[in-house]
Amino acid sequence: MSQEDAGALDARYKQAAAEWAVDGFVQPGMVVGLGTGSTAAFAVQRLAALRAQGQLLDVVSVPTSRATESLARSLGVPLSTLEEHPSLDVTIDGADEVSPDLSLIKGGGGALLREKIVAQASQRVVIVVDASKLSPALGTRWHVPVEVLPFGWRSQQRYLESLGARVTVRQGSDGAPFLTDQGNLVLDCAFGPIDAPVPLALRLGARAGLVEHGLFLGIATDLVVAGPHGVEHRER
Ligand SMILES: O=C(CO)[C@H](O)[C@H](O)COP(=O)(O)O
Repeated sequence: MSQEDAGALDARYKQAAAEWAVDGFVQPGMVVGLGTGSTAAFAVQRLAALRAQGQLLDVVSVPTSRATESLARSLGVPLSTLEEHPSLDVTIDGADEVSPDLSLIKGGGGALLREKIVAQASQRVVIVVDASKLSPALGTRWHVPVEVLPFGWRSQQRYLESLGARVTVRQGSDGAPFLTDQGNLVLDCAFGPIDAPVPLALRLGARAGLVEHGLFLGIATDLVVAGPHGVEHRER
């Protein structure tokens, strides 16, 4: 199969997972967190399509990034904020890597901070992925994105290297350093397979200047994964 065909197939699986999650988890009157990335975008499109059919008209959504906010707005999906709705019913978001216990690496789109804030405010966190995102151990197929303040970022790079990471400063499409919605840098940290994610997360969380990391442990409640064998739902 050509790379192009494989990409189109992955997109079909992403769409199937996202639509299954919206249909299965979003009920009238709910407040819904909208994730970031190409899979989460299919969920936003599904919400818009259901609205066009006169369904879920009283659902309001909280976006996890400016990109998702502008997509939702362009499709007429009503938006709100965490200030107005500090507790959400459900969030539907993608992930870069998912381990068997539903631990995640997120932040491929650089939205990890808002994604984690919105997820932690949600009663249910439904992760939608194509089957290529499944992995035996976090770090096997993806790096851990770490959002850092520009102030003193090189000392964060040293710190991350001292924890065993190969660190790359994320670049934007223009070749300049990528900046998050908060104006921070992202350091992509290749650790290789991570035997003990919890101690690593604690060390990352304890460091001043390190704003957030892409290890999402104990946060996902549900996984919807689509692949050649159809759509599967797992609960943690
Ligand atoms: O964490 C994310 C953005 O910060 C995304 O959910 C993750 O990168 C998956 O993206 P995609 O659905 O495009 O594969």
